[in-house]
Amino acid sequence: MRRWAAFRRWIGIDRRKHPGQEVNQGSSESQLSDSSDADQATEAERSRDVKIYIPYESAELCITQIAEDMEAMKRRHLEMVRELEENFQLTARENQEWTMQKIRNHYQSKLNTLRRILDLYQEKVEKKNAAWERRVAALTAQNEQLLEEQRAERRRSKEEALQWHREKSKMLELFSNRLDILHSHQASTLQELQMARQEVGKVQEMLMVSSQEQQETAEEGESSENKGQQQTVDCSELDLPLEGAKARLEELKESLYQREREITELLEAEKIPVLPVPLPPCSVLLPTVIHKAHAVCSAVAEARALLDRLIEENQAALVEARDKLDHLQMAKEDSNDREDKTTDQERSDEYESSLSLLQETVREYEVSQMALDCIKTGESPVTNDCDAEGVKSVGEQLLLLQDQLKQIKEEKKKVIENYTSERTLRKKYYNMVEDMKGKIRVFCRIRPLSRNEAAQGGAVIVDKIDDYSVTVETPRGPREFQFDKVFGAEASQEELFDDTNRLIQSAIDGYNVCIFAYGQTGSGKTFTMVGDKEQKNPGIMPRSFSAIFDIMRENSTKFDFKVSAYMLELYNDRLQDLFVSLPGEAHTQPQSHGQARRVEIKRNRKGVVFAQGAETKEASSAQELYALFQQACANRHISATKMNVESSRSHLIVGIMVESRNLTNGSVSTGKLSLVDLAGSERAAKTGAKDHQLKEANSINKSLSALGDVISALSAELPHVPYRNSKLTQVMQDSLGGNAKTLMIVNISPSECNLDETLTSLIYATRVKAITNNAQRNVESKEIAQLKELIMKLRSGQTVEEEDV
Ligand SMILES: Nc1ncnc2c1ncn2[C@@H]1O[C@H](COP(=O)(O)OP(=O)(O)OP(=O)(O)O)[C@@H](O)[C@H]1O
Repeated sequence: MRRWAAFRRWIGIDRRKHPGQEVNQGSSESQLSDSSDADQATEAERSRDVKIYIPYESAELCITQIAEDMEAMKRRHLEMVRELEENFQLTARENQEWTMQKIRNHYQSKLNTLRRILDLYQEKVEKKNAAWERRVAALTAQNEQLLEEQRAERRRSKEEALQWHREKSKMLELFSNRLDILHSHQASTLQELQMARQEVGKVQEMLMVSSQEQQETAEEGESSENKGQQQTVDCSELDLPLEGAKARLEELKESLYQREREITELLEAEKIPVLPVPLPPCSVLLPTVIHKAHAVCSAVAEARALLDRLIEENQAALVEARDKLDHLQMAKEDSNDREDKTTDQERSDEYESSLSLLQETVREYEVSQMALDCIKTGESPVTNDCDAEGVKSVGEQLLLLQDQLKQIKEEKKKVIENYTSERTLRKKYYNMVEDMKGKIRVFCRIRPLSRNEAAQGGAVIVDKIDDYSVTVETPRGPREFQFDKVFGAEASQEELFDDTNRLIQSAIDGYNVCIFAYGQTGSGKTFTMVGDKEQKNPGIMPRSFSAIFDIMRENSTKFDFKVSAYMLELYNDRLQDLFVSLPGEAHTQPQSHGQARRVEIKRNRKGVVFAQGAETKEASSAQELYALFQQACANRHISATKMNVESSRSHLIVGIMVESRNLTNGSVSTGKLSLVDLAGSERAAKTGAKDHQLKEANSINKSLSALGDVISALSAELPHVPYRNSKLTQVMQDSLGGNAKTLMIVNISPSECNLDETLTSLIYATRVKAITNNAQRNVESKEIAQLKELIMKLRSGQTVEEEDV
């Protein structure tokens, strides 16, 4: 209304005064005033006084004019709006550039500081490395020396043991000979004793007969004197057998003495130590001999009597010898006091030799005494004399050697422990430095021998030396490979995941992370990434799902998280969205999502790969994410081959995006965790692939060979990397030589039957280790995040409020 009044004023019409002359009146806003209501009132008063009359044609003209003016005004207005918009966009862009510049400068300075720190750190680590290397070399040398000493000690002990063995055999032989002699002597003595007894009996009979005859003769003695002469003759005749008997008795006595001497000699020989043999077996043999001699003495009364007599005689001889020795010693002392220096030496020598002889004799009697006592009592002697000293000293030596050996072993153990801990520490720091540099981490996992391989009789040729090294027995000798970690056949899924967990945190922190399994068919990639069929041993994928949500829960007071995922399969060089099941495919899928869209791999400005055309689903819990995963797995291409009853015939790619908004400063970071279970490389002849399986195998091998080319180019630092040769390499572009933190798990079989494939996989993995990535956090400040939101709104045609800007 205000505008209409102004128009009327402008053309000078007062319709209220001329109601019959009503015309189509236009309005113009060129003269729109911003005057107040009071001004308008005075203006209205004035216009009421001015009376202008215009003809209809003029009014029409005027209105046309006004219409044109309005049209021009409208154009002008639109131009102004456009100008304003352009200005706004320019300012926004300038603002953005300025902010970006500031951020860039800020991060550049941070990067420089970090680089300086890294250089310093590297320098320190290198110094430490050098020190450690020196220490390890010294320890190795010491270890070598100790080993050498140990070997020498072992040789010596072996030789001594051999020597002891020889001596023992000799002694055994000696003792058994002596025992044989003793037995035969005892047998003959017994025989002779029996004969002697018979003879004595005969002699006694003869004596009895002769005494009877003597008695009869004495009774008849007094009968006649004439017969006297005759009697004397008879008596002398009667004495003859008595004389014979006496002679025979003497003979027997002599023979008995002879036997006695022989036995004494034998015993003497027994008691003389043949050799001062320092042998422990003596202590075993001696009691046996004594026991046997004691048994003989107990069984044969004569031998017992003989032994008693021998003991008495020996004691007497011993006392006599000791007396003589005492006298000689006293005499020597006396002569020492009396003799002059010249004759002293001769005398002293004489005394010395006599003394040593006597000492020897005393000693012999003592030993005899001991032996005889032992035979009598049947108890073994206490080995504390000089014969036993040898044994004792050898025993002591043996103990000493054992002690030394124990000590050496302990030292060796310590050295090895030190060496291992130093090596582990060194590797840890090395890993940290490599991690900082952005090197791709490579783990090696050896799976257990499968039933098939065991049935084929293939030997185990792969061995984990330590946590970082693995050797493969090849026909040309063992080949060693080094990795960031080696997991043996006994390693559990938990152990493997413990070393992987760090990367899940990185994905939540806004990094682009990729974990992928590589290896020949049946080497355990799916087991490592997904787990077994029953999920009794879940692999990295299901464990990651839980870990993501666990970490999110822990940080829920500081961040606001959003998790979404896409799951793809690269089958026969065609990317397929696993959330969509294709009609006509062999597998069935509980939830069908209709016709599949074309999925293409694209990269955003930061080089992060994303799947255009693939459905991305949000998940609010680990269970939900796992359910999505199961849904995807049901759509995967799996079939049985000769090498694996459940062989993956495609590459599985699971992408999990984690967006986190910092509740304190509003910054937003977006991390991506890519989990890839590659299909295994295979030889058609080995797997028995035919028809469509052969086509699958060809496609798998083609894509893996393209992956190999990319790895070779990256490790050789070639200027051109052939990422575009295969869809697989496009998918993995940001993980190999890109901006991701990457972990490769190379799975191998331990069996000899797969030697070639194992070597190829390990060589590939070694090459991958050389590749350096440039991982960067995908984080935006609050302002950038807001500006992006604004642009999105404007693009989608939404209105933008002033306070939004
Ligand atoms: N570390 C392990 N411990 C126990 N069993 C294992 C291990 N690794 C693999 N296996 C078993 O070996 C068989 C083959 O493993 P898997 O299917 O994971 O091989 P793959 O490399 O994925 O093969 P493909 O490339 O043909 O799919 C499976 O039965 C699996 O359970």
